[in-house]
Amino acid sequence: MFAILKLGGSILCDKNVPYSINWENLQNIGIEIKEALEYYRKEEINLKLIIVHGGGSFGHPVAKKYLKNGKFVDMGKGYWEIQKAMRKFNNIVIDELQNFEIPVVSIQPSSFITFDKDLNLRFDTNAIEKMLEKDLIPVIHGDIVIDERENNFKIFSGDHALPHLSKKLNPDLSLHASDVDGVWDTKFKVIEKIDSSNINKVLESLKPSNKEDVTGGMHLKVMECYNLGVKTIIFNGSKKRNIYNALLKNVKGTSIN
Ligand SMILES: Nc1ncnc2c1ncn2[C@@H]1O[C@H](COP(=O)(O)OP(=O)(O)OP(=O)(O)O)[C@@H](O)[C@H]1O
Ligand SMILES: C=C(C)CCOP(=O)(O)O
Repeated sequence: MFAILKLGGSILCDKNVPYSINWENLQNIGIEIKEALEYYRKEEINLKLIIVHGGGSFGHPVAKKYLKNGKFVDMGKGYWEIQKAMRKFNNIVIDELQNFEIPVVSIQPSSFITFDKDLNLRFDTNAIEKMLEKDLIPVIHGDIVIDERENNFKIFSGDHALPHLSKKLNPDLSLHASDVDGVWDTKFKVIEKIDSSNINKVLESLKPSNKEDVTGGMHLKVMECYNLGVKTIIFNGSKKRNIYNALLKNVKGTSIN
């Protein structure tokens, strides 16, 4: 069994309170990932897992400081400041999951991932694939990266990472844990399935995140997965047992594709 699980920043933090951590959620996520690993071990099924997390209350406020009219400025200082914020956040997530004896290791995008001149990702996944072979659990996070167009920089979102890795590595499960039960329609009813038959209608309901957010909120999440043709489930990761149930292919939310 191979799963890629994004932990949205909105369940790990209060995105409106800089550098805040939602410790109750993070600890519960550790408990439930550990339980899922145990379940598969008892079933003699090897669960390979990649974890993605967003910028939460660390990356977004710092990135916002260096964004002027949609362009990054003063990046001689800003690149490191954003890296530093995300390293701090990633260290907290990794250390907490390690406390549950989950073999998580860190992947820092700002040191090797770029967007090329056509805004396609240059993202070598060899090291990640070799970590999976050694039963390690890579944890990759949203980060600042080089945009190869003229003097540019760009946020590499967890909402880029999840669909890109899913497209390339073809997991059994591509899961997005956010702080809502799924993607709402214009009447705030959860849409069960998003595909070519309803994507234009769905677009009407994709509003910006209601929290501090410099990437694309729900719009980026949905459209990256939809455009790459990646089958993903968006579910509420702040509801107890949902992380465990999702890893056992048993969670309700919005299916894309
Ligand atoms: N149609 C929609 N359905 C559901 N949520 C929506 C919709 N439109 C906007 N939202 C907002 O998007 C938010 C989830 O996006 P957000 O980017 O904040 O989550 P996240 O993935 O946890 O964060 P991050 O991207 O930092 O990891 C919801 O809390 C909600 O406020
Ligand atoms: C803001 C930064 C540095 C990362 C954003 O990642 P996301 O929260 O997954 O969109």
